[in-house]
Amino acid sequence: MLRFGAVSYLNTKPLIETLAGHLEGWGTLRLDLPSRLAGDLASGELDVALIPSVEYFRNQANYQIVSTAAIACRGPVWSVRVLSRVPMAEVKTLALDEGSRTSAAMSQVLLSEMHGIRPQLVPFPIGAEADEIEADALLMIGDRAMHPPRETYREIWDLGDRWCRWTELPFVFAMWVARRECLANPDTASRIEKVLNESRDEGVQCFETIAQREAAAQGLTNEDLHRYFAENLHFHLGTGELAGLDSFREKANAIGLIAPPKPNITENQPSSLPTQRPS
Ligand SMILES: C=C(O[C@@H]1C=C(C(=O)O)C=C[C@H]1O)C(=O)O
Repeated sequence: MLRFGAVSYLNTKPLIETLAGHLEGWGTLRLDLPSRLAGDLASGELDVALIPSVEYFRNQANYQIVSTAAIACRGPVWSVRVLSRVPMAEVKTLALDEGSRTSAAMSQVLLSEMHGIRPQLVPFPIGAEADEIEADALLMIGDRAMHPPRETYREIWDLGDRWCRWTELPFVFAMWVARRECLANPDTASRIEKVLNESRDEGVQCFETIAQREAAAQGLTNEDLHRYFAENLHFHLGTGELAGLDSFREKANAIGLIAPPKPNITENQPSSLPTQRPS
């Protein structure tokens, strides 16, 4: 059996509405936070997962994108926000939602490019409330980011909106990625692709049904949730989304968020070694 993992937030419901049915007899499906899915795909506990896009960049030698189904946006996304207690240009500490990997990187890219700042990072644990966290600004993603904040903030960024206006490109938060060894058999590879694409194509026909079923439990109206699926989110990796991914990779890499930092060769060396090479 192939082990599939998908994001447990509302944003993923249209991608998985019919997936379990398609997987019957050959795959299992587990729902979890994006950061945990990334860890479990990297460790081999999952074979195929909807992982944060930045994690694909970080582990590309072992990974392959297996579907055009994705969690993306072409403007305001609603569920990914930076809430700041000070003007954004003055943020010195940023609390990162522990469920996130991509928005964690994207918020740092935007703060660096737009304001030239690299705040100190602190965790924003899943079970914590924003008002318990001491930080100038907080990154919040997923269902909990969709509710009006309890505190009054100085500035609130919708990161989808900020990215799309800054780069004039779409943004891809997560995509379906498989470990390369699971794709050795071409039949398996094409079955995975077919099932994930079909599930998305079926799911995007069901916004109404999903909204009616899920909205109340999340404290949202059916109309709001329907609008989130239909207008904020975008579920297809097209050429614009691929260009957005390239730009994100470049920008995140430029500030050291993708490649592991190169060791400083003069560090940890015997003190008798010269630190400067003879000319
Ligand atoms: C739009 C969203 O995209 C998500 C953001 C992710 C991240 O920041 O790593 C990962 C997966 C997506 O679920 C959201 O969570 O609201």
